[in-house]
Amino acid sequence: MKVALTIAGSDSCGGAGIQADLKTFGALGVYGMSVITAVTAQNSKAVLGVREMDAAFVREQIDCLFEDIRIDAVKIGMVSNIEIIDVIGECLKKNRAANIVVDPVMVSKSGYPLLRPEAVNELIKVLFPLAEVVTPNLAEAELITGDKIENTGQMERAAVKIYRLGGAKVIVKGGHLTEGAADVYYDGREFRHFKGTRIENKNTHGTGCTFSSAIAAFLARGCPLDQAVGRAKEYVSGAIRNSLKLGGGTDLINHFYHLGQVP
Ligand SMILES: Nc1ncnc2c1ncn2[C@@H]1O[C@H](COP(=O)(O)OP(=O)(O)OP(=O)(O)O)[C@@H](O)[C@H]1O
Ligand SMILES: Cc1ncc(COP(=O)(O)O)c(N)n1
Repeated sequence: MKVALTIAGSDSCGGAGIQADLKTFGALGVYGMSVITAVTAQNSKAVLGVREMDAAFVREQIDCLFEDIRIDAVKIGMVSNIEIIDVIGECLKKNRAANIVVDPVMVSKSGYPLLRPEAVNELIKVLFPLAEVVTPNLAEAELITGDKIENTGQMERAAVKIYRLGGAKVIVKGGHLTEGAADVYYDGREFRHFKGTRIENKNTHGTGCTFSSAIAAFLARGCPLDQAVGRAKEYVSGAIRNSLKLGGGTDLINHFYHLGQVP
C-alpha cells in the first residue's frame, strides 16, 4: 500500500485541513498519516480561533514517522509560523522526503489568517525549493508575486514568477475566477491549462486542501505529475458537485458520494 503524509492544520468541521486530506487519501486508495501544525475551531461559517502547535512537537511528529515508515508523498498545508516552517524544512531535508506538494495556505475562505504575515517569505524561501509542485490560489499567487491576477495571461505570468522563486512546478488555481475554473500549470518549460467545468453557485470549503492532497495521493501511486494534476482536478470536481449543505455557511466537500447510501 502506498503511503501519504499530510502536514497541516486541523479543521474541526472536517471540510478543509488535515481532515480533508485524510479523507482524500482514503478515497484514493492511499494510506494516510498526519502531522498537525495547528488546531482551529472552525465551522462551515467561520474560523473562531487557532492554537499553534509547539514547533518542537511538530518535529517529534515528523521524525517518528520517517524513522518508522516509508512515505511515498507529502502534502503541506497550513504551517502557521516561521518556527514551524523551519522545523518542517529541516525534517523533510534530513529524511530525504520526495513528492512534496506545497499548498501555500494563507487565509481561510471566511477571511481568517492561517499564516502569520511575517512567515510568508519563510514559506517561500524554505518550503518552495523542497516542493515538486506548489499550488497557490489566485489571492496567494497575487501576494507571492505582488501582481494583480484576473485572467489566464496573468495566471501564466504569475506561474513563471513563482517557478523562479524555488524551481518547483506551479499550479495557479482558478477556483476564484469569475468565469470558468481553469487551473494553469507550468513545469519550467511549458504551460498546460486544466479547464474543468465551473460548478455554479457552489461556495465550497476545502477545495484547495482536497486538490493538493489528491495530487499527493496520485504521486504516491506513481502517476507522473501532469497526470496527477488532471486526475486531482477530476476528483475535486466530483467532490464539489456532490458537496453537502450540513451547516449555515459554505457547502462541505463530499469525498464519499460514490459509496452511495450507507446500509
Ligand atoms: N466552483 C468550482 N467549480 C469547479 N471547480 C472548482 C470550483 N471552485 C474551485 N474549483 C477547483 O478546485 C480546485 C481548488 O481551487 P481553489 O481556487 O478553490 O483553491 P483554494 O482557494 O485554495 O481552496 P480553499 O482555500 O477553499 O481550500 C481547483 O482545481 C479549482 O479549479
Ligand atoms: C486547517 C485549515 N486549513 C486550510 C484551510 C483553507 O480552506 P478554506 O480556504 O476553504 O477555508 C482552512 N480553512 N483550515
